[in-house]
Amino acid sequence: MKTGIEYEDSLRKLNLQVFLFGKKVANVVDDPIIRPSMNAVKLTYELAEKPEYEDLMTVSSHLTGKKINRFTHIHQTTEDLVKKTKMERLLGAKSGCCFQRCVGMDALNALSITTYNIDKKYGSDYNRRFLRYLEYVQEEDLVCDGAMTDPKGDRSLPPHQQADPDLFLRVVEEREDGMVVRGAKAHQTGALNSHEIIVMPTISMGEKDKDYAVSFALPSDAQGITYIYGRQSCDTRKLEKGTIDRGNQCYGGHEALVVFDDVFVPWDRVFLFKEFEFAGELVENFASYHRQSYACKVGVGDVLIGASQVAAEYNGVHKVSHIKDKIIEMNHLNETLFCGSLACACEGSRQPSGTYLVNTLLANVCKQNVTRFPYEIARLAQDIAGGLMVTMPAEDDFNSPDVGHWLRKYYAASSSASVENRMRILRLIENITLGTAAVGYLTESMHGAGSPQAQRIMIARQVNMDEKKKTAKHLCGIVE
Ligand SMILES: Cc1cc2nc3c(=O)[nH]c(=O)nc-3n(C[C@H](O)[C@H](O)[C@H](O)COP(=O)(O)OP(=O)(O)OC[C@H]3O[C@@H](n4cnc5c(N)ncnc54)[C@H](O)[C@@H]3O)c2cc1C
Repeated sequence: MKTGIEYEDSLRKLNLQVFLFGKKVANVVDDPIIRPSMNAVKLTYELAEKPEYEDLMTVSSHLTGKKINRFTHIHQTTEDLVKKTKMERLLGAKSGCCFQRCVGMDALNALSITTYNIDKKYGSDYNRRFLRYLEYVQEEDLVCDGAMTDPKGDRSLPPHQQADPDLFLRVVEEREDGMVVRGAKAHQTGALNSHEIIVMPTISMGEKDKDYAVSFALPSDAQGITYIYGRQSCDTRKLEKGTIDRGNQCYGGHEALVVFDDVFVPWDRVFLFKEFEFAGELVENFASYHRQSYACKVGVGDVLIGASQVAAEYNGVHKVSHIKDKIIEMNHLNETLFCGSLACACEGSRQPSGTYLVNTLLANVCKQNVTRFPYEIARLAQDIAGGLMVTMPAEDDFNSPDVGHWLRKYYAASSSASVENRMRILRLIENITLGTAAVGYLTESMHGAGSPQAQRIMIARQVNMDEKKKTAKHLCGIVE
């Protein structure tokens, strides 16, 4: 296993082609806009080094028996799935943002199931290839980007009918030693902090789309891959001299558009090649694991609830009944999210490959709640915080010899709090509900792992409606 420092050093050896604000980034690891997101991924290594988190953060590999980071593990029991949920909450709470490493873990687990199932049907070699790749990921303790979402163009059209055929990533050339792919993957979480990029199709596909039914893994700095960094609200505060206005001192998340400009993939890294009927299975299994992974938002919710309580105390309103009730409601919503992630883990089941998959109905219910509850928790946090959270002057004004004394005079609240601490806690609430971390806490809750409608379709498909009707008819004496 790598230490946090070794992880950081390993990123320095990558030769990533990254663009930010229209310019190529020379030093990705130390760029002040990008750096906080690296710090958050680094936490997944640092916590694994600590004895108190060993049980959650590490596990024995089912391939080699060696101790590995849980983010590279294939779940062997429902207990593994439960520990995954708890690990994600822990990391959400420690970072207060998206720590980016779950998406690769979810891709690895989904591929462990689907490669096995394809081989069963076709007698192919995908699962052996995949397990060899997995062993490499575990041995080197790598971060993988799970790249599913294509740009998708006109959403009403399947891949092969798009005006530009590259709007879904596809195979453009087949060679003896491998294939060449072209296209892009959008919104890629943690892409610049990843050693590997694991590509999967984004939707179920028919025969006419078989050139798009492809899954593979590449080193993140493979020839022909370009990253274009996604902006976040308030991101340039990270370039400012002070640290208070950032809200979160150390951590953040990031997404990027990843362009594949005729990139070569050797066959031993290809895990799905035109078996279009397995695209849907891979998407659904990945999505289910990833919908469980939104336990991370419970951890960020813990931070936001804590911050709201502190803000209430600083304002002197923490004993007021409606504030106490709002804090209870925030906790109720947050723990309900935790229940959903735990429930789909506890109800997981063994797949033919031996991998444990979450209960997919409950994983979809979990994620559907995630598309709503963080917004309500954020609304209540803003209610409790008061308007100062969005009208507060800059840190430089508080330090100004001309006006700083006015701000310290007029922004004083309860005697238990200094004005500076009041600023800090309000900036943290701003960061999570409106600033850089709101990307992860709110919009990612909405669209990450699929927009709300995607879960509703899965819920409708998976509930046993016949059984429900039968039960109702039986109770009221309907005999047909
Ligand atoms: C912060 C963040 C992080 C992310 N991280 C990753 C990642 O690491 N890896 C990854 O692969 N993806 C990632 N995603 C992508 C995520 O899975 C997609 O955002 C999601 O699947 C929705 O796709 P879209 O953004 O293209 O939305 P759109 O497809 O533009 O959807 C917008 C709306 O249109 C509706 N809609 C779209 N198509 C149809 C249709 N055919 N019929 C009916 N309604 C439709 C949707 O339901 C939604 O309401 C991330 C997204 C975000 C916001």
